[in-house]
Amino acid sequence: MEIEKTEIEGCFVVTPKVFADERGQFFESFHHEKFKNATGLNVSFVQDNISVSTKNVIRGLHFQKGEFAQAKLVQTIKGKVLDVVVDIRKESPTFGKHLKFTLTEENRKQVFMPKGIAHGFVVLSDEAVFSYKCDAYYHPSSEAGIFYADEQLEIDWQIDMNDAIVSSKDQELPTLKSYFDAISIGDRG
Ligand SMILES: Cc1cn([C@H]2C[C@H](O)[C@@H](COP(=O)(O)OP(=O)(O)O[C@H]3O[C@H](C)C(=O)[C@H](O)[C@H]3O)O2)c(=O)[nH]c1=O
Repeated sequence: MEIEKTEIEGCFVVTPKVFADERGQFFESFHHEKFKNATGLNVSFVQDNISVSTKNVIRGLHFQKGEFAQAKLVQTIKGKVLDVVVDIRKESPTFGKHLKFTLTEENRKQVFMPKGIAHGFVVLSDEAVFSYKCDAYYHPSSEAGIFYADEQLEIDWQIDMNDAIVSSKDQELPTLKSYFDAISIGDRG
């Protein structure tokens, strides 16, 4: 397993060792002790998710708020996706910064993101099976998100945006600025 730090604190690129032979491949998709030794993080995943999407689907940018915030380890089981993480931790020196990673069934690369990251991806292959481990349970009332086409984030999704397939829920998400403006108004009561 190779683990690389990224420009966003707490985000890592994980590359499992793939054992290929005449039958195909084997790789450890997660190993608690190796991950802890490489990152110093004692993660405890409680939920695995899988989504299946067709080409040009954009899912995100999602996160869960408060005590149900989720750290995630994401990977592409089949196909090719462009994975996007956005740092939404107000106190972070990289607040508002995004990183993009091409995750494919060929490179087997994974991304670990800590709590406080908005996550999304776009499918670049005809179909993608996407899997991720979460360290907190799905909690619908804690769900939140940022608009994928937020002009201030300047995310290049690497597709013709006229072809993007996005849920109505995601199309109505606030921009990063609107999201935090609403919070500060709420804080003033
Ligand atoms: C996330 C989730 C959803 N659901 C149900 C709720 C909906 O009826 C249905 C589809 O949910 P949603 O449209 O939110 O699925 P995605 O758009 O793929 O959401 C995910 O996409 C981005 C990329 C993420 O990183 C998040 O983990 C996750 O929000 O599955 C569940 O039952 N459990 C869950 O953990």
